[in-house]
Amino acid sequence: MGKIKVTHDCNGIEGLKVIEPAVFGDARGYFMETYNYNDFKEAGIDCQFVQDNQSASKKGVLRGLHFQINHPQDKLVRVVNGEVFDVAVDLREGSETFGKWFGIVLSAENKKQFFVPKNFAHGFIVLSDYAEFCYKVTDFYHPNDEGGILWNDPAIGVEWPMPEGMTQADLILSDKDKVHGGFDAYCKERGIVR
Ligand SMILES: Cc1cn([C@H]2C[C@H](O)[C@@H](COP(=O)(O)OP(=O)(O)O[C@H]3O[C@@H](C)C(=O)[C@@H](O)[C@H]3O)O2)c(=O)[nH]c1=O
Repeated sequence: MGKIKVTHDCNGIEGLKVIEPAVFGDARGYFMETYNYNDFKEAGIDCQFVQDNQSASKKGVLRGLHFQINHPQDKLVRVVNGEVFDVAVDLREGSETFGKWFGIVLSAENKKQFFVPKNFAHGFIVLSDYAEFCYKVTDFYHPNDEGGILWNDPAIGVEWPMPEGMTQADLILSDKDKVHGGFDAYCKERGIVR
C-alpha cells in the first residue's frame, strides 16, 4: 500500500509533483518514510537518484534559479528545519508551459516534498529565521555545467514572498546568483522563438 499523497496539479505544469508522506505519530514523536522507490514509482517518479544534498541558510537567503545545462537533474526537495518558498520554472523547450513558474511553501512542519523534473530552473527563498534544505538529484554535480536565470527577471515574474520584516534589498544572494541573465537571453542563446 502506498504511503504518500501526490498532487499533480501545479499551476497546470505537467511533471511537477507535490508529495505528502504519511506521518506516524506516537508518544515518542513521529516516523515517516521520506523516500520509497515503489511508492514514488507508482506516483510517476521512477528515477535513479545518485546524490543527496543538504544546505543551511539564514532568513532572507535566496538560492536560484539554477539548472545544469548538459547534465540536467531531477530533484526531490524538502525542508527539515524552518520554512522556504520553493520555485520551479519550466525550461523544457516545446512545453506548453515553457517559461511558467510554480511555487510552494515547504517546511519542516508541513513535511511536503516537491519533485522538480529535469530542465526546470529551481530556487528557493528562506522565510524562517533559519532553514535546512535537503534534496536528492539524478545526476552528479558538474561545476562547469551550471546555468542560471536571474531570480527576479520580469519575463518570468516569480512572485517571491518576502520574509517578515524584509524587503528585496535585504535578501542574501551568492555573487553568482546576482548576475544571471534573464529568460530572454536564455531563449536567444538557444535560438528559441517564443
Ligand atoms: C550544488 C553543489 C554545490 N557544491 C559546492 C560548490 C560550492 O563550493 C558550494 C556552494 O554551491 P552553490 O553556491 O552552487 O550552492 P547552491 O546555491 O545551494 O546551489 C543549489 O541551489 C539550489 C537552488 C539547487 O537547485 C541546486 O541544484 C543547487 O544549484 O557547494 C558541490 O560540491 N556539490 C553540489 O552538488
